Amino acid sequence: MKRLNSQLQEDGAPMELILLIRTLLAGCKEISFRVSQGALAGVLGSLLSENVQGETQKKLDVISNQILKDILKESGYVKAISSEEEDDVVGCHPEGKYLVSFDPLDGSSNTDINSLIGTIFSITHAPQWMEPDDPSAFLQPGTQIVAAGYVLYGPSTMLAMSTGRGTHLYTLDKTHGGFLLTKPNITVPEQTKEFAINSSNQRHWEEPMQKYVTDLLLGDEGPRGKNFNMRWVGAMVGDIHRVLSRGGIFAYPFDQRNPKIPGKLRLLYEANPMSFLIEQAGGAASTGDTRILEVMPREIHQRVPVIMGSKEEVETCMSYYEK
Ligand SMILES: O=P(O)(O)OC[C@H]1O[C@](O)(COP(=O)(O)O)[C@@H](O)[C@@H]1O
Ligand SMILES: [Mg+2]
Ligand SMILES: [Mg+2]
Repeated sequence: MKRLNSQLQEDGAPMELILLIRTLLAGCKEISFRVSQGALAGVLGSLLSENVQGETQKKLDVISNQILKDILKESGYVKAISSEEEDDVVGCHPEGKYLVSFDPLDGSSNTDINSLIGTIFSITHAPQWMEPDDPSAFLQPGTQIVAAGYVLYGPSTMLAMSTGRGTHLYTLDKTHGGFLLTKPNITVPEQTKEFAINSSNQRHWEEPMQKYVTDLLLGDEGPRGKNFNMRWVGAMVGDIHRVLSRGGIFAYPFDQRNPKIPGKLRLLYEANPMSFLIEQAGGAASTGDTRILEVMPREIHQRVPVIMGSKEEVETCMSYYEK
């Protein structure tokens, strides 16, 4: 089976980017081990602290964040980091060529129930002009991403990654420690019968989303003329892995509870990297009124509504917004 390195070289990734990705994945392998130790290592449960998002931090959120920060800082490839768990940008190496944004542990509410969690990351070029701790350098649209992916800490530890030449799935060979290519050039089926949304928020959605989901639930007795299935993992990384693997539509839409926070998911750490992977696999990713990868970030912790997955199903969902 092909090793990660050779696929990255085949896809034309420059050597320094390959070395950065290998460094980042070494951090993810350490996270995978800590996660698998669970209660044995006393890493479960919450801390008293809150992150900049106003969310109570899990011990594993902070541990994962520290592992990635340390390994990337000392690599020399990274000029600065932005993290879901860091209030501000973390300056690294003044000569670093890349910026890395990450959600160190996605699916935090799953950590204490031994359910799917993962790490999501995206990499862009570091502008020459930037000072290492200058947040404005991160305010680039997702179209500027040079590499993005996630590591899913599940029954097997899997990596989904793209450097702009298709989305490939790799499986961690825990006997030798390498990520081996197990599904090259994955494609998201254009149609689907499966949707993922947290329906408990239904009363807070905008009317087009309420109508779209109502019609999904009506199945073959309604205007869609076919039955649908529903899944909700509680971790974006798990839901998107399913969508990449067999199709589907995933949505965390605009929520009227707090118009200042247009959605729960973060543009830099979740929406952009996942949109990059989905689009590279032939899917679509929208905020409900614009392509996610074209959103110009205003600040590093910006949140956006997210609707992504099977191209035709996303288009059908968008058609409800145009009515
Ligand atoms: O608990 P809810 O409201 O269903 O939200 C689940 C969503 O929240 C998240 O867990 C947010 O990510 P974090 O766990 O990294 O904060 C997503 O992974 C997931 O899709
Ligand atoms: Mg997350
Ligand atoms: Mg997180």
